[in-house]
Amino acid sequence: MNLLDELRWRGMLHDTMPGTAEHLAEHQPISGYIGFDPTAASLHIGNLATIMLLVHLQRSGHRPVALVGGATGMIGDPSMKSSERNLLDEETLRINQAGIRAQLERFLEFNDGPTGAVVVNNYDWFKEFGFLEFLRDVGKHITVNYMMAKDSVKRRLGTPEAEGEQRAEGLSYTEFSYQLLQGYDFSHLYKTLNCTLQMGGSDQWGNITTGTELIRRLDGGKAFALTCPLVTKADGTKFGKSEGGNVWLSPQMTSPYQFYQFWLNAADADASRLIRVFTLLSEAEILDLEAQHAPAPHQRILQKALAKDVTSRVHSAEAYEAAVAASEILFGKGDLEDLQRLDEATLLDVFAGVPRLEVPREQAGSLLVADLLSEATQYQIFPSKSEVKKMIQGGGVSLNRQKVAAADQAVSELPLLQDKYLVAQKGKKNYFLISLV
Ligand SMILES: N[C@@H](Cc1ccc(O)cc1)C(=O)O
Repeated sequence: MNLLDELRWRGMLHDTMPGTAEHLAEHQPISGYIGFDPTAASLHIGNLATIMLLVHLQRSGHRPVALVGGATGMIGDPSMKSSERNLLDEETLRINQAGIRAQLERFLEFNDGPTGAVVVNNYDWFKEFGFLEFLRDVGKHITVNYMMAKDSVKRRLGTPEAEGEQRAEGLSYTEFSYQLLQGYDFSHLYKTLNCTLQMGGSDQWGNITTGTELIRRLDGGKAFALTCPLVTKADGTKFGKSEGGNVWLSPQMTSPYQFYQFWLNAADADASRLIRVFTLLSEAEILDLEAQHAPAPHQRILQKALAKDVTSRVHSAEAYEAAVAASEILFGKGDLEDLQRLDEATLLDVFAGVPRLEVPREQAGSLLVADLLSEATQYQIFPSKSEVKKMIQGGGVSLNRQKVAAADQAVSELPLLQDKYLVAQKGKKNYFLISLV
């Protein structure tokens, strides 16, 4: 299937520049690029939607070029942002760009053929570009009037006399110049890699068209553009955030377990759109899943397929299996060994919603199980020490998934998780996490 048709049925096509479809059809392969600024150490799932554009470009027989914005990241894109951002220091930028480059490489295929992916960094061509040279060779071709007319900067320019929401924050000369840098990138890639297409989220349209304009003026060439819609949620809240903030692609910043849970918890109203954008499942496969999902939404068939596909691709098949196993622990599955397999971050994620009790290590060492558990009265899980004893005798208490046999067992004899934690369970569903501090 050609790229535009593929993107269209997936709901991933927002805007295309006239002539883009013909250009893609006539020239096989073309090179198309998307830029990613190193504003954080990792990309997040908002970026994943645009990464998928590159993946589809490659699958439809073209060459994907991923650009790491080592230079543009030093400036900060004002597109659709309501306020001026702080500059990142160079050390942070260099760390971030290495991380992002490695992530981008995971999603694309590299080979010597005509569709093999390319990764570039715009710092490489900007680092030696002098200011005067830039003003004379690039800035001279674009009017301020043209730059100010972009939706992406308009809201920051606003009218200074306006009040409240309408009041413009203003825009530094630095951020205002951003579109020229991105525009120049496109013209540079046009010249050096014969790159004739730039893609991105719909907020990038203004910057992309500055590029096609520069290509026309500087190189007398013609280049094309396509954007995808920003992913939204049916309930109007921002897509891509969980309680802990952004959902990152780095397993150090968002554990594969949390990542998996994020997709699993997608609303029914969003799942159909998300599975089209974030997985490579075919239309027939998705329609089939939807048909299974509709009569039994509580089984979350769509969400499970979505979570499986995305977690396996972003992390790995093993990470996906581990996330499923961890998810089942709260539903009563798994034994001591399964608990021991969880790394500390995942253990804390799994039991994130569970009451937490901190007990000084020296004190715990001399306690009996019944004493330790009666410490938990503040959570009113065990109303009294005698209640603890009674429940233990009835076989209703377990620690780290092992039934507590006797109330006078010494805490020091219990196996700790990560040398620090005990998962206590009263009956089937009441958990709490004891950590020795
Ligand atoms: N401006 C883009 C990133 C980008 C940077 C340089 C480019 O040449 C292209 C795109 C963004 O913020 O998402």
